[in-house]
Amino acid sequence: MKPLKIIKIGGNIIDDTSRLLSFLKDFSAISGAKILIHGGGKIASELGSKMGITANMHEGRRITDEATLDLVTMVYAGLINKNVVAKLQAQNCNAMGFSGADGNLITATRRPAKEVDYGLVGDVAISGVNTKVISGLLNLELIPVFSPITHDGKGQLYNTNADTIASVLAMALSEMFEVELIYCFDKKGVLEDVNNDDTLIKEINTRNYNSLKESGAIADGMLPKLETAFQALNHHVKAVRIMQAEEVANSNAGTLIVK
Ligand SMILES: Nc1ncnc2c1ncn2[C@@H]1O[C@H](COP(=O)(O)OP(=O)(O)O)[C@@H](O)[C@H]1O
Ligand SMILES: CC(=O)N[C@@H](CCC(=O)OP(=O)(O)O)C(=O)O
Repeated sequence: MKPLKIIKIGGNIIDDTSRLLSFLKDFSAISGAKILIHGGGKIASELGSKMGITANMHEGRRITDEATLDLVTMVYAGLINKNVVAKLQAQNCNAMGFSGADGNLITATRRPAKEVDYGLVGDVAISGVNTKVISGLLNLELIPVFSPITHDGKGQLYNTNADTIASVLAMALSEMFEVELIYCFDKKGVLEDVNNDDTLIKEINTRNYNSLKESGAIADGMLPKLETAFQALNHHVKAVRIMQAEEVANSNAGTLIVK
């Protein structure tokens, strides 16, 4: 099977112009088939607060009412997606930007309300990924760039965590490619002490994950990253790493996730 790199870039880097440009340059230089998924939670929260829309997060995911869905659709599928694509084009990387609705690439179902009602947040099953069209794009040597907006096929858009999109794309495309999933963000990787980059954990498995979660050492936006990383490993994804954006070209950087 052909190798495929699925790379996710988080909102803290997207919000920093020079770190974003340097990341996109390194991403463009990576050879072979690749897909980029971007977040943008930080920019959505900042722009929302200027518009009187307060961010409401629970365990790293945004509770999304109708006004918030309008906001994130504009910010993720519009502002950020188109800027990222333009900057990749400037690096001679033939990127094409998508939401899940475009080409019916990613369908989702509304996340069921349990202890928390997340509102207009979509969960994506492996069967919700249109692998036929995505592999067609890759065969044309296009570089798909996904924003974290999905749809239900009946006209409803959903906000979906970008880590979830990266992981479900990785799982679905593992039927056709040998997939490596890389989460790039602002820190060196998963840290024992979130405020100290010298405390990098080189390898994490479900056992040390559970104890780090219980102790509170892993929290907030790191929770969806690790949850979705383990799901990916359980569905034939070959390797998963969490690393600093600056190290995207280094295949041994950051934290390696193992079962
Ligand atoms: N143990 C940990 N190691 C590293 N980061 C952690 C940890 N626990 C919580 N975090 C937080 O998770 C954040 C990453 O999540 P998030 O902000 O959603 O990332 P991004 O949107 O950039 O992908 C880090 O910036 C950090 O504040
Ligand atoms: C449902 C949900 O949580 N959606 C995320 C989508 C953006 C995202 O994941 O951005 P980062 O990768 O920058 O965190 C949100 O609105 O924050």
